[in-house]
Formats: sequence, structure tokens, C-alpha cells
Amino acid sequence: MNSLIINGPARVQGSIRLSGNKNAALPMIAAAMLCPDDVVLHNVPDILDVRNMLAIAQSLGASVHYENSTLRINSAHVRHGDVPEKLCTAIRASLLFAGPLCARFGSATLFAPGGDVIGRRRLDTHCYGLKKLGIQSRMEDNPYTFSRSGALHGSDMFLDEASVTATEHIMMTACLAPGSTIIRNAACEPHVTQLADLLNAMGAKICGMDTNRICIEGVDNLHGAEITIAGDHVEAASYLALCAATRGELEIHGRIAPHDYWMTRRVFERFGANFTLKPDFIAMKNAELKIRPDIGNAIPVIADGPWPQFPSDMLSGMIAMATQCQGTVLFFEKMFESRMYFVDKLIAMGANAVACDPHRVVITGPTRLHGVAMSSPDIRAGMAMVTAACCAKGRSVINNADVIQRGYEDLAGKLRAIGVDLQEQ
Ligand SMILES: CC(=O)N[C@H]1[C@@H](OP(=O)(O)OP(=O)(O)OC[C@H]2O[C@@H](n3ccc(=O)[nH]c3=O)[C@H](O)[C@@H]2O)O[C@H](CO)[C@@H](O)[C@@H]1O
Ligand SMILES: C=C(OP(=O)(O)O)C(=O)O
Repeated sequence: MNSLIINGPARVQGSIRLSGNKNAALPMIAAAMLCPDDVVLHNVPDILDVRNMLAIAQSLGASVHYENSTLRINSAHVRHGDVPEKLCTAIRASLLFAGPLCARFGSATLFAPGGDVIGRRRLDTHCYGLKKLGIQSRMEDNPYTFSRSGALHGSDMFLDEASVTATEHIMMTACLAPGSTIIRNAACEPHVTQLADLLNAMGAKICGMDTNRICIEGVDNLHGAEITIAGDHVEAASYLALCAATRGELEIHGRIAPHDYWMTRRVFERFGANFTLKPDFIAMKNAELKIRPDIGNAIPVIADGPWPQFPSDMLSGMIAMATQCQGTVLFFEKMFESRMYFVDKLIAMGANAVACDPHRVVITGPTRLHGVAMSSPDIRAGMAMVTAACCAKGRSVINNADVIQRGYEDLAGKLRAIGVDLQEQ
């Protein structure tokens, strides 16, 4: 599928199964390089990003068996740390192989990672953390090289920003670094915690996950383990935004960790979109979208931030939803400077939006949207375009739709199951 054609308007109705958290599955695949035994992951989403991470593991010599969302990886036969350029540039999380490979083989060669083009994506925190553990990295030119001259060692460090992938990278590498590591100002997104859970099941000694101070006692070896990945809270929120925007009725079934949704729920409530939240399902019905102003009738601001603030990956979907909501709201994307450019397309569809600058957009709704042709610049903007197309009257064409499938399992199947009229091309 490279284009999605949606005939709107739609009112979504029915139920979907929530897939496993993409951003938990990806680092876990890299973590499987840390031990020679089987690492078994259940509830792994079948998405392009997972397929690309597996291609990297296989290119290194790991054996991979992936069926019915269960993944078994064994890296006993991995003998080198060189990752091909094409695979590195396919995905952001490719960089996460560097630390584990270097811990095992003393060196690794990778190329600049890919991922969504949503602004500058600095790697300095990875470099800083690895250096603290005894790994020298050169990331100025391709290929990137990583090497350690002696043994790794634990370290006390303070991250200058709470980077998600850098925290994961440092945490998994530190598991095999003798001594104590403390990561201060660590990221604590649910996927960071899930990765720590896997590592602990593999014999690591990590505590403080779920907080911004993660402590790791290095161990000599890790062993195989088995874990089930929790549902993807970003996928759930994306479908909830679609449901609310179309005044639909939706049940989402799967492994729901209610505490992953606390901030999300506060933000949806702001728009009058309430939902029932249980450990095995989420339900939303006929949301009456009306933005609640701040005290004094001030325009509310929806801003993203590191966990537990509102996740950046959910902002685009909320912007699309806001076009169908009564009232005015300011969205403030504090983390990425190019995520909001897709709002031009919403304007072309009839949305009442003012793009103040790359980080801020004011939306006043509700507006009647009409179908247009557009191209998805990144996963989340693509899903926001799907939401807008479902609200719009007429035919919308979303080109470059493959990028959406980097993060959303069975997108077309799930949309059809809840009543969206769509074709794939
Ligand atoms: C594979 C993966 O897991 N990707 C996720 C990961 O990317 P990734 O790990 O690349 O994102 P980072 O957490 O490093 O940074 C995200 C952005 O936020 C900025 N920043 C970050 C921390 C901070 O305290 N202050 C700050 O301004 C960074 O400069 C950067 O622009 O986390 C992002 C932020 O949740 C998500 O959008 C990505 O989906
Ligand atoms: C930005 C995302 O992914 P990545 O970091 O892999 O580009 C995302 O999942 O929205």
C-alpha cells in the first residue's frame, strides 16, 4: 500500500484489538544482542519498524522466528558489530544496536539512523552516556564508529535532556558494565520501563525505572527471558482521537496499562472526550467535543513534554480532532520543530488553523472539512490525516501511506473494521 483513499465522512463504530507498543518492541530487539540465549517477546506488532529491526538482527547473524505476534530471537551466532547502511537509515532505533554490540565485541560500525523527519534529532545524549560507560563514539561522519579500549565501567551521569532512546541505549549497555551506573534525568516513558522489565528478566539489576533516576548494577552475563509487551498507548490514543472526531463509538481491547493514560485522559477530557479505562479495554461513545477554557475563559494550551507529560507522538492526532471541537485551543509542540507542518493540509481541507510558528498552532472549531490529496510526512501526521479524511466530506487521498505503517499494525484492516470506507493503492 502506498496510498490510502478514504471516502468520508465516516462515523467509526465497533471494536479493534490494540497492538503491542512499537517503541517498546524496538529496543527489546536490540537488547536481545546482549545474551546468547533465546529472548522471547509476545504481543510484538507486525509493523515496518519491527521488520527493519529484525532485518538488522539477522544481518548480524541472529536467528529470528516471528509468528502470530510472538518473536523469538537468538543472537548466539552473532560474530560482528557492523550494521549495513541501508538498514541503519531505515529506522531511528537502529542506533540502539551500537552499545550492546560494543559491549560484546569491543567495537561496532553503524550509519546515521533514519526515523521520522520531524525536526532535528540530536544524538549527543547517546554519545555522552556511552562515553561515560567507556565507549568512544565518532558520529561526525558516516559510518559511525563505536569502540572500547578496555572493559566497560559503571558511571554516575546526568543527561542534559531526558532522551527516550538514549536512556534505553545507556541502560541496556550499562547492564554489562561492572559497577554501579546511575542515570539522572533519565526518560521514564512506559517503553523505557518495559525495556527495564525485560532486562531484569534477563538477569540485569535495574531499579528506579518509572522515575527519572535509574540505577543499574552491572552483571557479568545476561540470560534468555520471555516477556509480553503492553498495548501501544499511542496507537490507542490515535484511534480515540479518530473516534471522538467522528462522534463514533469505539472499544479498544488489549493489554491496557491504565497508568499509561493518565495524562492522555486529562487532555481528552479537556475536549469533552471522556472514555472508560480498564486493564483490558477502553471505550468511548458519542463524544460531545467542546474545549473547556482555562479559568478566566483563557484559551487552553495543549503542550507535549517528556513523560509523564503529554506525549509528542499524540499531538498530531489531537490537532486533527480539535478541528471538530467547539472552541479555540493552542497546541504547543515543544520537542520537535517540524512536526506541525502537516497542518497546512488541514487548512487546505477547510480547517480554521493559524500556524503561529513551527512550534505553535491555534485551532478553532468545529469546521466542515472536505477531501483533498495529501502526502504523509511522518507516522503521526499520517494518522492525523486519516482522522481528518474520515471527518471530511468526499474523497481524500493520502500518499506515502507506507510511512504510517511503520507504526500502525494492520491500519487498513482496523479502519475497515470500524466502518471507514477506504481503498489501498
Ligand atoms: C524509537 C522511539 O522510541 N522513538 C521515540 C523517541 O525518540 P527519540 O529517543 O529520538 O527522542 P528523544 O527523547 O531523544 O527526543 C525527542 C525530542 O525532544 C527533545 N527533548 C527531549 C527531552 C527533553 O528533556 N527535552 C527535549 O526538548 C529532543 O531535543 C528531541 O527533539 O522519543 C520521542 C519523544 O517521546 C518520540 O517522539 C519517538 O517516537
Ligand atoms: C517519531 C516516531 O518514531 P521514530 O522515533 O522511530 O522516528 C514515532 O513513533 O512517532
